Amino acid sequence: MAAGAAILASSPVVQPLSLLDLSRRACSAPAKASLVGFQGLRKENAVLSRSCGVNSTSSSPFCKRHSLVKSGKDLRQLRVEASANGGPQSFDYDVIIIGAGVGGHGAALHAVEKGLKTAIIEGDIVGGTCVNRGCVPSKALLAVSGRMRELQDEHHLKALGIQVDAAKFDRAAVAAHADNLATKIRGNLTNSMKGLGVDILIGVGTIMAPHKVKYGKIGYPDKIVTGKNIIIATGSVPFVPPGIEIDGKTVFTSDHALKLEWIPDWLAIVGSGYIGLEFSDVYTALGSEVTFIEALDGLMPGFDPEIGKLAQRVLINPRKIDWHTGVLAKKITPAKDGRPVTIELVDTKTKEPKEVLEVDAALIATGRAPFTKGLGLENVKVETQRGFVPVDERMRVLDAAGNVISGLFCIGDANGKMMLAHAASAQGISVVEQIADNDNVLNHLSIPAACFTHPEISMVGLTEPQARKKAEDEGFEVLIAKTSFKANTKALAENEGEGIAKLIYRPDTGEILGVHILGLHAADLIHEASNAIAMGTSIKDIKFAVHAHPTLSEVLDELFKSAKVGEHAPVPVKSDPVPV
Ligand SMILES: Cc1cc2nc3c(=O)[nH]c(=O)nc-3n(C[C@H](O)[C@H](O)[C@H](O)COP(=O)(O)OP(=O)(O)OC[C@H]3O[C@@H](n4cnc5c(N)ncnc54)[C@H](O)[C@@H]3O)c2cc1C
Ligand SMILES: NC(=O)c1ccc[n+]([C@@H]2O[C@H](COP(=O)([O-])OP(=O)(O)OC[C@H]3O[C@@H](n4cnc5c(N)ncnc54)[C@H](O)[C@@H]3O)[C@@H](O)[C@H]2O)c1
Repeated sequence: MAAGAAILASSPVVQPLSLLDLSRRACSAPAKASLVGFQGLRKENAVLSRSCGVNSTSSSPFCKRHSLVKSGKDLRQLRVEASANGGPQSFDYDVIIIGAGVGGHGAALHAVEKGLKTAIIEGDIVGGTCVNRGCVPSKALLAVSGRMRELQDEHHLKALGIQVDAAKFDRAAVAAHADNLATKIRGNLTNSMKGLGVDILIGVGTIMAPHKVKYGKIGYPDKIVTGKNIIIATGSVPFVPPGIEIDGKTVFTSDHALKLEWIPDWLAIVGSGYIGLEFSDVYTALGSEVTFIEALDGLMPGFDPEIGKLAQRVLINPRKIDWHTGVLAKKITPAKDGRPVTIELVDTKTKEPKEVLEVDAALIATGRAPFTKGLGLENVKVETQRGFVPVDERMRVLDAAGNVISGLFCIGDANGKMMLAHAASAQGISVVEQIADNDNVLNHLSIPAACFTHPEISMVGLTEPQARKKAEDEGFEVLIAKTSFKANTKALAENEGEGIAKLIYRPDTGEILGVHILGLHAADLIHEASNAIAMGTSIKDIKFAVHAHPTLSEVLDELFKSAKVGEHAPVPVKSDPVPV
């Protein structure tokens, strides 16, 4: 993520168009114009339809005029008196959330739990990126790729004594599995909010003034609602570097790839971050050959370098994958009239032309751009930073002068702190705690991340270079402990002994600085470490926790037990240089 952000920083960011503008364009002249919908926006961001398009499977509220707002409800009845010391002002809601993605959903549920009158405004479909175009459908595809991979691995099956005929798959049925799962989870999210009494207001939200939001559906007059607190949770869209032309068929983003409309023989994946890596797992399991194009000097630059190297050995080298690193995809032209997709590569540092690749398709996985335009931030004097909403450590929005704007928060991808679904939700919960008068600062170093390849990669806290830098700056010692899946009974029983767990820690205090895992079910295993960091548990204590045998969790048990805490002479704390 950090690496992607660095590239983003140096690239002229293609800003998303206003959602509002597009929704207007989309549905004001129904049928045909509705095809434009989010597509207009996506074109600007090189993304195709997610709401009203021909290929869309969604029932876009923009186009169907289908509202979840409780009809006829008089907002005046909902007015919320300001808190005792809040003066005479009254508001329709305690909390208005703009954007019903995972972040908005997490905030809404917690707000209701805290007894706050809550509304959520959604301009497209409930669930946002994660549910409709991200975590959920991608994990459905990865579930298939995992099984295909296993069933195609004769050597692995033979070791277990299993014989199967050649595994086959039905592309359309795989795609339907992903789509059905998204629909189901979207329904769950919607029902959970409705069931708890969150008002779901359909339309694009624009902040008009402090505490005041306009939202509207095409063809209906705009409505105004007021909130004592407003939480921006408008998420992100795929970032497509300039020079790359998206046609949605041969040059596409994750939004299209998830639909699995075809399986190219040769797929170039631009960017070897989370999206690139997960889709390489999917497409190679389904028969594609993949070429990675990565701007930085090595593949998977966002990971701990040692884990990145192992990932290359396990997830890249044995598969039909090759790569070009240190190069930028400067220009990509979709396939047309029998010509293949062409990709012009230049050296990242010198910008000298390198070579031209011809492939069947290209997946652009070069990061995500915040979705904040058209939100009316200028009405509250907020200046975005490359589109991201500036916030402090409590997710309070800062104005152009760097001052906190009272009652305005931003969570999730739109603030760019950590572009993960559970981070968005955790930030939402943290904000609601503050609204409920419980000060809360979320420790982002305790938030785990996982890449759902086969095997999985997971991590929490600092990478080794980050930890060593911090140690040097602050004057403490860092040690590394490692355990292997090869010594774990459960992993060996599964014939899945490939993998390691790595602990980065302070021997003087037993503080866990980072944990990185590559191996079977790494995404589930990481939580023992992330919870320990969140709770401030020292290795001194966690090493006595008991783990069931035989389980994969013993990989972490051994990891903590192998740490050498308190066995080293304390390192003197670096003092500030003494002025001469
Ligand atoms: C392919 C892919 C796979 C991913 N896999 C994972 C994963 O496995 N695990 C993980 O943690 N993360 C994953 N992510 C990242 C994750 O999807 C995002 O971090 C997460 O969705 C961010 O949540 P959010 O609530 O901030 O924004 P979003 O989910 O983007 O939701 C924002 C919502 O706001 C709405 N909106 C925007 N503007 C307005 C407006 N003005 N008015 C009203 N509504 C508006 C949008 O329509 C949208 O519904 C993945 C992402 C992708 C693309
Ligand atoms: N399992 C998960 O949690 C998961 C899965 C998918 C996505 N996500 C989230 O979605 C976000 C976006 O994922 P992503 O993989 O697109 O971004 P990323 O930031 O993880 O990786 C982008 C990669 O593209 C490279 N890059 C950027 N511009 C380039 C160019 N012009 N040419 C070649 N390479 C270029 C970067 O160096 C980087 O390695 C991430 O922040 C991630 O947190 C999470």
